[in-house]
Amino acid sequence: MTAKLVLVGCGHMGRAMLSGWIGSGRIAPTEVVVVEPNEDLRAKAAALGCAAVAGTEGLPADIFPKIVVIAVKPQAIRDVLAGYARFGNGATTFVSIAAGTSVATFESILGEKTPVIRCMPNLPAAIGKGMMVVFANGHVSDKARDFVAGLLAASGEVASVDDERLMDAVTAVSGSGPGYVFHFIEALIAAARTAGLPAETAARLAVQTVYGAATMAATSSEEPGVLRQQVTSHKGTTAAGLDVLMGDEALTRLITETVDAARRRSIELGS
Ligand SMILES: NC(=O)C1=CN([C@@H]2O[C@H](COP(=O)(O)OP(=O)(O)OC[C@H]3O[C@@H](n4cnc5c(N)ncnc54)[C@H](O)[C@@H]3O)[C@@H](O)[C@H]2O)C=CC1
Ligand SMILES: O=C(O)[C@@H]1CCC=N1
Repeated sequence: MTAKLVLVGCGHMGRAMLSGWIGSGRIAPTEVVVVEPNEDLRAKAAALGCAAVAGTEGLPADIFPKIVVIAVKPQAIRDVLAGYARFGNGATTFVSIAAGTSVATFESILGEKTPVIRCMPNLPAAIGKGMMVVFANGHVSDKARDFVAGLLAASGEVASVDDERLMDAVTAVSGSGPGYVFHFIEALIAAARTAGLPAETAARLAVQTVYGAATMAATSSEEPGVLRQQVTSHKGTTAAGLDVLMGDEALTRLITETVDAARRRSIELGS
């Protein structure tokens, strides 16, 4: 069977990436088989034009995929992987987006010569604005690495690390990061409401402000600290607000604790 790619798990992140790959034309839907036990999610994969099956028993007996993408929860990985051991130690490259789960875990279940790429994406991949960070073991061929990098580029920016241990920090910063930013938006909306703005206006102002500031930080040649200073008039309103946020490094300390808690959880999930 000619399927190039098997996607195992078509939940939030799996689907976000799949729609980018197909939308960009980097892979044809007919080259993808999705394995997903949830019927509604299988229907969404089918709507993208992909074959969708409920479990490994639904895969064609003669399938020999180039890539198997594992997009299930880390807690399920060990059980799920066993079903794909027949593709291990060979020409199939496994790509895992699971938090914490090490390359060694994949090698121990699939065979120590299995090509494995760990990738930490983030949810904005759904709109082509993701941040994907990869780490590959020594069995991944240049051809497979290039193919996967091309696919990932459809979902946003791609970076790599040479030291697998850094994947826990990556997970805590860019993997979980959209969650922190969404919460910041929630907090700004709540504060806007407290300050008297109607709900719709509060949401509009908060979202557009974060969008505009993030876009400016991404496109400007100035550091974020310089941009912050450009907003801050001497003895003005921003200075009064930042006195609260930056006093005693309040936000920096909170974010450092936040990232550290997420990094430690990533390590726990991998053990
Ligand atoms: N949600 C996010 O923002 C990010 C998630 N990740 C990683 O992506 C992975 C998936 O996370 P989400 O998409 O958020 O979870 P999710 O729960 O939305 O998706 C997981 C999917 O796996 C399916 N599944 C369960 N058992 C299966 C099996 N035996 N075979 C095939 N599919 C099976 C579930 O039905 C579900 O649809 C996790 O390992 C997570 O660490 C990584 C970066 C960001
Ligand atoms: O919360 C999680 O564990 C996953 C990994 C990074 C984002 N979501």
